[in-house]
Amino acid sequence: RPRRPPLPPSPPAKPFIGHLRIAPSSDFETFFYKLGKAYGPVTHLNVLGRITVVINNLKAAVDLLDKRSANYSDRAPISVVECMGWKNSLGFMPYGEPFQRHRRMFHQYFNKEISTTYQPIQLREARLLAQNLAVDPSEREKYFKRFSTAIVMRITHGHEITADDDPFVNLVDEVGAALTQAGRPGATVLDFFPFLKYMPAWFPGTFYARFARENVQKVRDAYDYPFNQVKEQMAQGTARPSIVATQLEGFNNQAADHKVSYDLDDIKGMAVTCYVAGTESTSSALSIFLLAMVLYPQCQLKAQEELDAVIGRGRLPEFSDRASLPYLESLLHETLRWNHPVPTAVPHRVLEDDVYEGMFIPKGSVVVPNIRGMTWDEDVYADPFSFDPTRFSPKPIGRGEPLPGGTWGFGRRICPGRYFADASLWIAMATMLHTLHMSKDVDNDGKEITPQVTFTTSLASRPSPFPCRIRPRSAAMLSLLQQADTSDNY
Ligand code: HEM
Repeated sequence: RPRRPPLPPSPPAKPFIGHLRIAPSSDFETFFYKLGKAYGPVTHLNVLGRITVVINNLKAAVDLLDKRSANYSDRAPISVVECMGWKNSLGFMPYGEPFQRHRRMFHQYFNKEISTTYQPIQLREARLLAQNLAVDPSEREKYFKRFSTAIVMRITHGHEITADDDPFVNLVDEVGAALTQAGRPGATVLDFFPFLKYMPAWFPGTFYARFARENVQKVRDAYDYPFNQVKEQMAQGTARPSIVATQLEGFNNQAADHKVSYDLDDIKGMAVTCYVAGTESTSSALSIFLLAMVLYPQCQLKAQEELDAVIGRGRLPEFSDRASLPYLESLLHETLRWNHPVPTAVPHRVLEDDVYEGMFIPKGSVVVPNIRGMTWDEDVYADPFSFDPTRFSPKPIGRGEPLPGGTWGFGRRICPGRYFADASLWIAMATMLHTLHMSKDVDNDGKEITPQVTFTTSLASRPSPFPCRIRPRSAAMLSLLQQADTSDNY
């Protein structure tokens, strides 16, 4: 038999446990980034015989995950998530027919063209966000979350958030928090030793199984409660247009024709997936944007000068202004490059043995496209840790560096919400920049406090709490903002 090529490079491993001792429990993106620096753009880790391949440069990610997508689009099962009762959720689905069905459903509602029809909702919520930030900046994280959740809920269930203690928001928050604590895909003790699921709580190593059982009800509520509300509203004739309402109508028509291509669990699963995939990622990106604006006031000023020149100070930004604001466009790209909100993306899994540039990638390996490593690649980006939107401008104005690739993932798993998410980010950034001044806070002696660039990573990565000041750019801008039309005209 021909000799098998070697696995990709890796740090020294111990017998049997492999790299178990060096695998971190948090801040994976930095660990993976350093791994790439030390051992090359494609490396591997072996934990108890399970292989994880870590990719830190864009070329290798494109070669494997885009060009060989049919082989690299599986997902590793996450035992904790399954035990919690997650089902029919695209992000976790293995490659196969249900995956394709759900991709089609996402495409139907979030393709490039349809995504533009959601702009009235995004515009309205961006204005509400800026209004809230102008009045009560101390609650900014809450408002970022509310912005991203409100948009998704309006589209998926026709639900409008009007109060702070909205039951939908609380549900999403709770299941989101449970998911973030569920461990790495395919890498918790439960994935290695599935029998632990059946052991009593006192048995050593059963933490994840117990945790999963404790969250079953929350997950069930997140699937059922919003769905049942729409069903009831449809029966009463009060339902607003929404994805769930359209899907339910389609299902009822199909059932009448005996041609059912999706069922009620598919509808519920898709809606819940929109929340978990779309809210934390978007609000984290806005938090990262705020941190960049506080640390790089010259970039903020340049964007505001561009907005003033194109829009003037007599009105607020609209989507139709986008093509006329190239600096703002670069600023959005630079936000995703500087510190990506989903820095390790979602790991893929390889279906069949493969060989890449003389390295063997065994069937079943988990493949992590470490976006952090790609956007901080010093061979591509000079001074990658500093925030500089002009890096993408052609020379001699800028450095002529490429826009970051892979920020929405890869191949057949690429983020299906990318057009919609990009529009949410753009209108929120444009509105905040046009109406607000974001700056460093000062201490008791009047000295500016420079925030640290540190992150908390769960499913998404967001800046650790940092001090800053947010004020309206002027009294006139505040009144423009407060008089803005924020009626729900979707
Ligand atoms: C700033 C916001 C967002 C960012 C940065 C982002 C980024 C990503 C990334 C990197 C992936 C992994 C792709 C891969 O596996 O290669 C992903 C997957 C996914 N995203 Fe997004 N996303 C965002 C917002 C959204 C929104 C708003 C939605 C839905 C409305 C959404 C739905 C999904 C879904 C369903 C998946 C899983 C796809 C699959 O497994 O086939 N995302 N996203």
